[in-house]
Amino acid sequence: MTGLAIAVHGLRKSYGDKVVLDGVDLTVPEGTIFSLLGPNGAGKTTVVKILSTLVTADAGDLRVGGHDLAADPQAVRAAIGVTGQFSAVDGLITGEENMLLMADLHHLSKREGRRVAAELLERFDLAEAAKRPASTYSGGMKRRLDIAMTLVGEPRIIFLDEPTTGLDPRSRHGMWQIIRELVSGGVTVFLTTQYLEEADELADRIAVLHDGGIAAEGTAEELKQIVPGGHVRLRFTDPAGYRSAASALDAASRDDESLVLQVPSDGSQRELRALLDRLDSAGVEADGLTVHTPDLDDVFFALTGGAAVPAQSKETVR
Ligand SMILES: Nc1ncnc2c1ncn2[C@@H]1O[C@H](COP(=O)(O)OP(=O)(O)OP(=O)(O)O)[C@@H](O)[C@H]1O
Repeated sequence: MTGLAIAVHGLRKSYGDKVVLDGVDLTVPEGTIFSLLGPNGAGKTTVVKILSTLVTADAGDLRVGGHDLAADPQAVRAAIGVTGQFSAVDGLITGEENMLLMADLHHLSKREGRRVAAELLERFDLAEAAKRPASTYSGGMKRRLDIAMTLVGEPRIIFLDEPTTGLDPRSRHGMWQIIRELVSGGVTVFLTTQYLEEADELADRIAVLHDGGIAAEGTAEELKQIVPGGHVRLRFTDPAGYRSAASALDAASRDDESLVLQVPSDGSQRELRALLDRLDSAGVEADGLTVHTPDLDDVFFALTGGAAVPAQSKETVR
């Protein structure tokens, strides 16, 4: 391998007249979590389907697990696992039977299959429910079973297409924990998600897919720096101190009633120090200081022109 689990260059895909992917480039280093974000219909699932060999690309130099996708799809298939919107779980049979079926598909011996199934069911907290039909499982349990089934084949790269959509917050956090554990074991995770918070929480790098291409790519922190809107809020209780600070910080927007000043800032140590130095020179001390940085929602809206995105709105306060 090259150190890159996934390398995509010039990926194109159209359905009829509709161009979905118009020259997508992305690389994912081994052992990292990469998250692909985009508004509904941007083509995230199409990227996952192409990279997992379910759909063929129209063009592009695509390598997954070091294998050329066009020349050796079999080798790609052997290196990857896919879970998500198209779950492999069969509701009519038990969790354990689903696991054993997977072990059969991977040509494990009966004994080895039982061992691996028991181990994974235990690891994903499904041992107690193992003898029950999967149709009786909660949404979170089904997702866990789905991932456990994927792991039977010991994939080095896992595609998770919206793994937590529809899960309650507790199950979502449980899934995040599972994803982190996978990566600490050396697996590479390619994640699509509708939840910007999820990408922020998990991903080493994030790419925003828009209008057929990657509109921006970077760490969550890097992406947040592309959009304006970061500021420092200073709260005062003493009106005289408030007025001195307001005149010392000329760029501040002011709320004279609640004695709050707002100063544009990227939240960096350098800018904060400069701000505090100016307050010191003016001989005033704020009673409260909070740094507000743009969150991924702001980034998303800025990059995709306000396209509809079902993200939770949340203010990042440090
Ligand atoms: N088999 C197909 N035939 C025709 N059009 C398709 C097909 N599959 C996807 N599309 C279209 O391609 C576009 C991208 O779809 P895709 O499912 O990849 O988007 P997505 O970003 O995953 O969206 P979502 O967040 O809603 O799941 C959509 O406009 C969709 O209608």
